[in-house]
Amino acid sequence: MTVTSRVLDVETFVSQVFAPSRSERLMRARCDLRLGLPVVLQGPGQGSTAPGVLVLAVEGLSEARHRAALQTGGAELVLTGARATALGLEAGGAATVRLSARGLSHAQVLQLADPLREAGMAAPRALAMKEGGAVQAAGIALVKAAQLLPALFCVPMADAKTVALDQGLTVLTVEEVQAETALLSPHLPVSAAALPMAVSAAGRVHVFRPEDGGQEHYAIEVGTVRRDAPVLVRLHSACFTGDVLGSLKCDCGPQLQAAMAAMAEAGGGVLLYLNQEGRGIGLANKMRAYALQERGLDTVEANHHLGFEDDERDFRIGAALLSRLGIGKVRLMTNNPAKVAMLDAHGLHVVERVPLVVGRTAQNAGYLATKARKSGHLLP
Ligand SMILES: Nc1nc2c(ncn2[C@@H]2O[C@H](COP(=O)(O)OP(=O)(O)OP(=O)(O)O)[C@@H](O)[C@H]2O)c(=O)[nH]1
Ligand SMILES: [Zn+2]
Repeated sequence: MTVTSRVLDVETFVSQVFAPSRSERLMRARCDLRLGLPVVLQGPGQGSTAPGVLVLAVEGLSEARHRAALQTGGAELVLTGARATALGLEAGGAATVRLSARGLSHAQVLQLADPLREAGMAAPRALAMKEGGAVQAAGIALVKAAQLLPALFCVPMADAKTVALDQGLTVLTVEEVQAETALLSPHLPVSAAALPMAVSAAGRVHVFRPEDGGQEHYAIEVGTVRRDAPVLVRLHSACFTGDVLGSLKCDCGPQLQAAMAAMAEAGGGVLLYLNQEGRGIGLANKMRAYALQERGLDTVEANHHLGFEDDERDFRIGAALLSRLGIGKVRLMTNNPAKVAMLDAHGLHVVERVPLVVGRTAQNAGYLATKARKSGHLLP
């Protein structure tokens, strides 16, 4: 008797430890949405017995799943307020809006979500629209974190949790999504090694990995970093097109090179290379934004037409990595006052903002002017 109950206790303990944590289920949800699988979201304040909503990303929504969702009768399309406004709908400042999906074909749903597919679409003004709530906001936060277009197909279901259990779907409560989004996952050092570089034979690369399985980020020591004096620092957001391809559409590549050269010249500095491509929307969405820019939109308008904010980056990551590296006082190379404000707000002392104005081209003049006019960049 005693032996049996001990065995059961151990089994229970082991199975509980193996169960995915909240942040692990969130990462699963992001992967599921990228695969085109539904995730079940349970409404706020109603506990685990609350009726759930099956949430699917519109990007990757299969015709079969679209058809099945419509059969339930209550399916809705959820867009951000920015996307609804770009479509000419009166969103009235709402963060998210809900449209009945009844009668919307699969092609129409994709067109409403994606401005690059809009051509030939009938004016959507007639669509009845409601303001979204906490469930819709949580779903949009998940698809944004999955770097998909910010648009959802939602299917309210009384027995969503049972369906989820039967079919092996991921279940999250809205509170869990909110808590996880508010929290910055700890970034742990994974590996580091010396790296001689063209600008400096002395250098070291550190790789950091967030505990929630998200994007890894890199810290590069250029030269010898002395922590007893303010450190020359650059927080650089990844720009595949500028950093690797030498794009003339932005100033990222020359900024990266100039920052590293200045660090070598000063004897030492730290470059944080943050994988926040396209101001946090990912490369696929950035290329969508570029395609919209070919049609005449500026960099901010293009983000809005896709349904994003101007800037979706989480600047807290930079502060967290600098603290982990034991750096407290910085001379920050940037033209973006939001980066200075964020470091200040997270306990770092920015003793000086070092302007980084390089790489102007005929092709990026409009982009830089928009950043100065709309995003507060300090450009002479
Ligand atoms: N969405 C979007 N992202 C862009 C566009 N052009 C460049 N980017 C991204 O913008 C970011 C620029 O990053 P940074 O140079 O570190 O930041 P910044 O806000 O310009 O500030 P500083 O360079 O420090 O003055 C990178 O993630 C680029 O990939 C664009 O037209 N649309
Ligand atoms: Zn760039």
